[in-house]
Amino acid sequence: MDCIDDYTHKSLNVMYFSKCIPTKEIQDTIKPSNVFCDCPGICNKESNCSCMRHSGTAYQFGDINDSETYVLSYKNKNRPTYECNDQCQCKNSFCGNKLVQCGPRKGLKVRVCDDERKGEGIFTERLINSGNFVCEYVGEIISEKEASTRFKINAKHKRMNYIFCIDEYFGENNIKTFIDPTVYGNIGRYINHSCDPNCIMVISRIQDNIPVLALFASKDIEIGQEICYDYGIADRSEVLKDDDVDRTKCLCRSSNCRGFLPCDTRII
Ligand SMILES: C[S@@+](CC[C@H](N)C(=O)[O-])C[C@H]1O[C@@H](n2cnc3c(N)ncnc32)[C@H](O)[C@@H]1O
Repeated sequence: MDCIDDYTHKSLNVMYFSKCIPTKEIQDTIKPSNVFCDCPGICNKESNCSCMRHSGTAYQFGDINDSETYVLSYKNKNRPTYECNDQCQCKNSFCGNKLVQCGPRKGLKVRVCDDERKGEGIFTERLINSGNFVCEYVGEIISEKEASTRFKINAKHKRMNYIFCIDEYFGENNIKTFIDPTVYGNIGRYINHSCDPNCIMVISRIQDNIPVLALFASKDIEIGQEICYDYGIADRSEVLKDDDVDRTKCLCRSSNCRGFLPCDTRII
């Protein structure tokens, strides 16, 4: 299934990639997904689609061929989303269980925020309904050591941080995946933080064992509004004291603003 993504970055220092690129040390850990289906056509309960059975979510849609009509619904919040992939019988068609792999939503615009100290952000030119897919968070997949090094260099030079840590538990095993779109990334790298967000990040698995980070609207988003999610996890975000000089002042302007950007202690 082709991903349709025709955005380009304005900055010549950033290269557009529509899918994550693992660095060399990560490449050896990639295994093709062991979840795939043999549904003859549309994947649903009747076809007993094994991808859908594994998935913690399901997509509801108005038109199966129009990814913009898809809406996410949860079956089990503790499980990732498993989309049908290239190993499935349905690989070349819209089957009702492919969305994140189809590329970002249309009508997303990157521009400098009203408060220029925030830098650029993503704004929507079309109404987005709660549950609609917005875009993937694409970047380099790097090791924990590399993430920590890059994070410290960014902090030292007071540069913006783009590194995102996905923290997953498989029984006793804790696996962390680090995505860095600083230099190689898609439109997702421009999404700012808000303490009163309109989107959430959902972990999705598609072609292999590397998690894909997908942004979905958690409420209806009106034309002209900024797309944002909460960079923190509530119980981790207040780890550092408010008067810590190294923390970035939050400019989200929401009534419940916590004052500072959440500090991801999993990267430090
Ligand atoms: C992933 S980048 C977001 C895109 C960035 N604004 C740009 O111009 O490329 C994250 C950085 O944006 C800035 N940022 C994001 N949300 C912010 C907020 N609510 N208040 C202040 N700065 C914010 C911070 O500098 C943060 O390190």
